[in-house]
Amino acid sequence: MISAFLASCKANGSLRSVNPHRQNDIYIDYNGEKLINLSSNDYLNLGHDLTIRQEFLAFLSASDALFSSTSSRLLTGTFAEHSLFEEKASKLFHKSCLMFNSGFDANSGILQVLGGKETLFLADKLIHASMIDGIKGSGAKFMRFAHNDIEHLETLIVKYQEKFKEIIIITEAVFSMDGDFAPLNKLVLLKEKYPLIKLYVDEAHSFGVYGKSGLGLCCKLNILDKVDYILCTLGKAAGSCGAFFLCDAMTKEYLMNTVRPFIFTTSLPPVNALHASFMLNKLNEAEKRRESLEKAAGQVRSCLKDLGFNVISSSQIIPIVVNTNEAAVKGSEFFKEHGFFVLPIRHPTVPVGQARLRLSLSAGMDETVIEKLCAVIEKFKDFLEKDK
Ligand SMILES: Cc1ncc(COP(=O)(O)O)c(C=O)c1O
Repeated sequence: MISAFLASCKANGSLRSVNPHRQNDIYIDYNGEKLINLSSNDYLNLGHDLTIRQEFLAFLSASDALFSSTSSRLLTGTFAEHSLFEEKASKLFHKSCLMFNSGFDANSGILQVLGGKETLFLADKLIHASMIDGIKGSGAKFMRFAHNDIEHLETLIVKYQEKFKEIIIITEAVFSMDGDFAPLNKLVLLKEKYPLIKLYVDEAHSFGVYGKSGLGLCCKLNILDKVDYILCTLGKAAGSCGAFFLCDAMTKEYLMNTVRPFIFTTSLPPVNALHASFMLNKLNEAEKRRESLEKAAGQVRSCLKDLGFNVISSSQIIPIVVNTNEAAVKGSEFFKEHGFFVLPIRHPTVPVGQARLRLSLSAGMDETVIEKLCAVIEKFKDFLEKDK
């Protein structure tokens, strides 16, 4: 079974591997070459900023935060650093906050217990694997609506509302592979129209990047109080690690008593919880970085549009869909030869026939880098034409 699986991946160009690379600022060392990294989620360049790293080390040396918690949160693994983070985030969002070791743990564990027999989960077709695993593990009824299609979603609500006590709608605020926004305002309107609806929004790719202090897209749209459940990850724009979930106080208590990846795991090391709090402050001070990122992303999207590419993104995640796995691998090589590190994103991460190069921009990419990138995209267009 294992060898057949590997052979089939090799045959269809989808075999993946892990490679260690040194990274610094917007650069990555690749086989001895210094390339501009377009495959990181360090959107604000906070995670790879060595000055911030030094600042944190000085802050850390004045603290007694330990490097391991050696226990689960419910035993002796809750330290002052975890509580400090949760209190800070709770004050910012005006919701109860529960910290997790990762976004994957949070989504998969929470959704496994958030619904029961009387719940219907309605999930956007493109939500992340962590949420799908959670919903599937819950045993609750689950359907998917066409991507960002409010009409399709409402048809399902109307059809099933009599049969269920609650409907939990699940979406990402900024979609990780397409870089487009969920129609969050319209989802709030649906919730107001159908009181059995609850909204679950994953802000993995928008936390840090949008809204006041980088609190995310729900904050930017001023709908924080209308959204029941919000998941933010700390390992992307925040440049730290872990994740946190925002909900009401009763739900938090319920989750602490039921979520398996919260209960049955060693908690994040206190130094990481301290770092996460430290990075919340950095996000608050990162307004200029958010502005630069938005400007750079706008320039790259315009460049693609002008060249006739179909641009689905509205954010800093900008995919160039090239369809086949082979084309994505070739495209990735092309960008490497021209100084940019862009990994191919292939099936099964994206649907068959939608393999792509996913450009993840960073606030550290200045005007010169963005101009160089646009020039390479133009050459890439010719390369695609010739390769047809
Ligand atoms: C939309 C989305 N949610 C959740 C996760 C998981 O977050 P983490 O990397 O913290 O496990 C990811 C990871 O890429 C993601 O893209």
